[in-house]
Amino acid sequence: MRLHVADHPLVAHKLTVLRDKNTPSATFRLLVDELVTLLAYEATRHVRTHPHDIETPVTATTGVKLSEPSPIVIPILRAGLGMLDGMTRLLPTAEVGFLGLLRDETTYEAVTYANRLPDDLTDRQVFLLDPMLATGGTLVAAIDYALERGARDVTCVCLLAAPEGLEVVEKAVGDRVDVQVVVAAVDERLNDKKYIVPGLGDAGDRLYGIV
Ligand SMILES: O=P(O)(O)OC[C@H]1O[C@H](OP(=O)(O)OP(=O)(O)O)[C@H](O)[C@@H]1O
Ligand SMILES: O=c1cc[nH]c(=O)[nH]1
Ligand SMILES: [Mg+2]
Repeated sequence: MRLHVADHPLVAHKLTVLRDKNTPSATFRLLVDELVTLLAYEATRHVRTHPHDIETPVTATTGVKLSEPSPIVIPILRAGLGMLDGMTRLLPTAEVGFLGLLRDETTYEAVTYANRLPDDLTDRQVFLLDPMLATGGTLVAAIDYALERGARDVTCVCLLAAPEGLEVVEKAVGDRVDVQVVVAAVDERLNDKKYIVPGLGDAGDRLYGIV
């Protein structure tokens, strides 16, 4: 597993407003969208392209185009949905798959309630979106869905990660494949309820309200 932590004053500033418990949902949604755009720049550094000939008003030249098969972006519902628009804005040719995973708050195991992924992800570059990487159980389950469909190039885009969760993902993935994790920050630890500290609380609730 390769870890990339965004190191940028704009990311740090937006993250601070996001963490603030007094930030309302509307602002929270806007900030998540903006942060994803900044993280997507790093996360897509290795997106596949091929040479493409064009003519400028001045001369013929060769640029690049995003390659086929197109990348697939997979938000992990609910909270990952808040990251989808920001990601597809930068990756306009991407297709979108959906995974609904809910962390059981007594066992901390991820429970799948929705799966709308293609059966075959061979040769596809996969981008998993979830703002919170806490125990890592949810992300490992999502990575497994991608790997069992043949994906070998998986990038996870998260806002906050706990060191404990990163270790779990690292152990689960091992040397099996090239998994990259791009995060805005690695926080201190998990608390006794397995929430990220200092964190930002429950990302899904802050985006969409308590259900
Ligand atoms: O690393 P883990 O310990 O597995 O926890 C992280 C998961 O918990 C949150 O989702 P939640 O289960 O609250 O669902 P929601 O997005 O619908 O709120 C978060 O968005 C991750 O998916
Ligand atoms: O801190 C946490 C941990 C799990 N899920 C969240 O939304 N936040
Ligand atoms: Mg939640």
